[in-house]
Amino acid sequence: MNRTPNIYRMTITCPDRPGLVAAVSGALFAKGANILEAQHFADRLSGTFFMRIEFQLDQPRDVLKPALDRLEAEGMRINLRCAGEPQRVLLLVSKFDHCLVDLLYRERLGEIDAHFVGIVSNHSQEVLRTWIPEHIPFHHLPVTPGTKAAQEAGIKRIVEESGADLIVLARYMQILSDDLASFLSGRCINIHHSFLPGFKGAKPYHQAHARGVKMIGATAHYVTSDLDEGPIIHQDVELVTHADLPEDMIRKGRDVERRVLARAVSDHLEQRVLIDGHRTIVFRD
Ligand SMILES: Nc1nc2c(c(=O)[nH]1)N[C@@H](CN(C=O)c1ccc(C(=O)N[C@@H](CCC(=O)O)C(=O)O)cc1)CN2
Repeated sequence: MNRTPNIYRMTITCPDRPGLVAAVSGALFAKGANILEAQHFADRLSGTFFMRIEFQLDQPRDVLKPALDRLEAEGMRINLRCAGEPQRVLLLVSKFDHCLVDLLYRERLGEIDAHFVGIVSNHSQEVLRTWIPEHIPFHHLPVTPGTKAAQEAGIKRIVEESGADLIVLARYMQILSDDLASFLSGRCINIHHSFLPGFKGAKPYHQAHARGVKMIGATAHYVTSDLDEGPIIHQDVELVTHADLPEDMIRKGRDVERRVLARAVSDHLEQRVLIDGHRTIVFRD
């Protein structure tokens, strides 16, 4: 993971046309940037071009502004971030903490480049019983059907006050309203404990057991107002047998959920994921 201050990541999205790669790489070369990694893809069905570039620039980033302004004037949507500035991440959880703890541990190991700015749960820390580092604020926001609007207003306030760049639903088991889902559009990742589109909803392992599947899985996706329908970022599976009861599937599923969410969050934070309508483009390293 590259945390050095003079490394930048840039993503570009625009209508596809000839000469885009040359235009972008030429603009960077002209300002003395050295491209370290570059990937691009043209979606022929949507006619959209996607590109990710990681480059080194041993000058202040402002030297790029005139060139990038010209590219944006030509219709490019550009997202430029310094790899040395970790993104601010807010974590939401309900009762099951395995994904939350996994992300905290991977960050401590330096596997995930994030600055965790808070943890929100609809259950108390006593119920969650998770060890939470002192430097990360814990917010207990209980919710009932009657208090959902007020509770969600509290979530919005914490997102704004913490300056969160990314919100992760690390087994947060409340359906977000259309308003909150729209407010978090493109910056909220959920881990669903099934291999979507199979077994949507709150109890996928029981559905899987009843169906007699031989594989279970997990899906990390961006959150939209349509439950479990958001653009998929990463998925993985695990074999199960006739002997596995729902509780065995829940146990085996924890490992899949942990690794799928960690991979999706890491790829998002490294700007490797671009949204293409209801789908994603993922530029893996
Ligand atoms: N707008 C969205 N909100 C949420 C999504 C989403 O895709 N869009 N994903 C869920 C997570 N999830 C499955 O991955 C999920 C969570 C909760 C439920 C559900 O039916 N919840 C019940 C309450 C359950 C409880 O209190 O234990 C409910 O909210 O009425 C289904 C799927 C997170 N939110």
